[in-house]
Amino acid sequence: MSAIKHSIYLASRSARRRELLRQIGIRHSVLLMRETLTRPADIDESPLPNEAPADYVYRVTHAKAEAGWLRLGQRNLPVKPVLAADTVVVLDGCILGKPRDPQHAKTMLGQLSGREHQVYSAIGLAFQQQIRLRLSVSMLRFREISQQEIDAYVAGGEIYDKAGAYAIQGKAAAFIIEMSGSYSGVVGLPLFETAQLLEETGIPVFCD
Ligand SMILES: Cc1cn([C@H]2C[C@H](O)[C@@H](COP(=O)(O)OP(=O)(O)OP(=O)(O)O)O2)c(=O)[nH]c1=O
Repeated sequence: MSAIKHSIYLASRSARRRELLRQIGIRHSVLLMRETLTRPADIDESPLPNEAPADYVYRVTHAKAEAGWLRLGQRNLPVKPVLAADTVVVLDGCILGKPRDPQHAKTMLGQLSGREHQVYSAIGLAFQQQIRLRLSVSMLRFREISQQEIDAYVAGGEIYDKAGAYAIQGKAAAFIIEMSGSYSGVVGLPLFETAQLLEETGIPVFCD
């Protein structure tokens, strides 16, 4: 069956997730979830007390995928699988989400300096009353970063909308001594796991 016949919705505002999905040739349209006026599908992304990182990303991803699926019905859109994802940085078991402001970003980068941390990226695919979830966990080690470098990095503007206040796909690559796991997972959409979920749902990544 031709790939043209298969397409999905991506329930995400992230241009990077769109780009990653394009990389493996998956036709998709973006399902915008967070209208500024009504915000009906807005999801509470605050971690619960003592919530483990894996539980957190699974919970938020499930909520994003479910909200996307419900949105199809509300808008009478054609039924297709809905893909959603969530990414956090984890340092000493604590979740670092997106920085609130430049000062918060500086604090996060200071905490990551010279240390090892993990990036947890969950994905969820909602289709026909079922939401399948997968998790990718990567390990990264940063070199020591001076205060001057942190200030310059934050002023460069890459921090916004990035878990842990850094972008591996940007200048922060120069901080990373080593990494194991999934590069695409760190950027926000683990492609190995995404391809697995799609194939399980009948959407082949490799086809004639
Ligand atoms: C660590 C890291 C994170 N990130 C990004 C991936 C995610 O988009 C973002 C974490 O925020 P998320 O809440 O996972 O996603 P989002 O709000 O950007 O988009 P959505 O609409 O799908 O909820 O951080 C990078 O781009 N590069 C990195 O190196």
